[in-house]
Amino acid sequence: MNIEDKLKPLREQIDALDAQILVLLNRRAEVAQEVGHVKAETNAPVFRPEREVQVLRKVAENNPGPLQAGDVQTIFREVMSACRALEKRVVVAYLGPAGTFSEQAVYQQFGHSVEGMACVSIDEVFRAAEAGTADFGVVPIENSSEGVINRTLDLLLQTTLNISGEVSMPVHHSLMTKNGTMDGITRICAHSQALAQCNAWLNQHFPNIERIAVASNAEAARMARDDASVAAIAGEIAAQTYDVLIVHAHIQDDPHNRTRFAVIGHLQTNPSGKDQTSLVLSVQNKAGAVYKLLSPLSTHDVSMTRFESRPARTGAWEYFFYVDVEGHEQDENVAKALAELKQNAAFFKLLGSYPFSL
Ligand SMILES: O=C(O)C(=O)C[C@]1(C(=O)O)C=C[C@@H](O)C=C1
Repeated sequence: MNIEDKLKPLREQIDALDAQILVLLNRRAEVAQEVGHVKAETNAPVFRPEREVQVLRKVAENNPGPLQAGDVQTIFREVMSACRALEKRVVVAYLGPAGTFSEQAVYQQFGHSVEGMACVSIDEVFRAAEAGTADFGVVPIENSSEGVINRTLDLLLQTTLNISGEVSMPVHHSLMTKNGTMDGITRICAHSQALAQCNAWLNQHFPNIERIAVASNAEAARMARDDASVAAIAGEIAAQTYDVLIVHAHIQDDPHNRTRFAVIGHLQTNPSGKDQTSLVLSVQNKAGAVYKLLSPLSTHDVSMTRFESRPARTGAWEYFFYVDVEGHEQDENVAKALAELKQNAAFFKLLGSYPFSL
């Protein structure tokens, strides 16, 4: 038997299964449309991050294989995204231009059936979500190699928005050029953070090529497309968006480099069963004050997962503390701890409770 004869019956099986999957997908979509009608009656929110994360956790748990759990989640994320778009196409603002890791984070959270709105700055993302031009915003909050994104932390302090979700994403940088080689390259362009994250690799491989910091990695990829003497450092999505070729993939010094993004919006996310809560606090500048301030967490058995301080810029050595704790503000122990924290603190702002990133 030749190969085509062997493949034929197997492909017929795949065709029959695809036909069944198609019917089931559309049945699911019809139910989602009904959900949409129910929600429309009371103007209830269409995007429900806690429900989506529960669906994704369940498919990973129930997955019999041989498909990988992560791949099954990717497929179901897109299925939910398409179903959600039948209810309403959600608009999400992000730090542009197209091709940045922020855009990738939007798709990781919302799937591809979403309308991305590229903004010129983090401030603009907050404004779009506050004004309702976008339903949500996605902003970088922290990078595992470079630390926190100060502008995001400052804006979280002032905004009326909540953190409705988070996305934690591996950040892999690639070196890319117009024709896929380093011949004739005189400049390597990237955002300053990307240059910093690839510093040792660049020193080893291209110590003599000038490095230039530009507004974003996507901007660098666009420059590489238009100028054969420029190489860019950016993510793979930028290479696709700007039609340039990858010369070296995964050149970041830390192979575990990750960025955490916050999903900001007017939505207060319900408990999903595995959540965290973010808040900002400050205390009077006195010995032992921070220790005392945080004591309600241990009293009520609430684990702190993150503690970050930022100068309050009053000139008096005062600080804002950005604290993440495990649990949802509606959980009894978390609610009690938060109430006591609020009493002790000179400043207290709840940023939101939301599911841990998958
Ligand atoms: O369960 C809902 O509330 C739905 O709208 C359905 C659905 C889904 O496709 O499963 C779609 C959008 C929501 O964000 C959550 C889930």
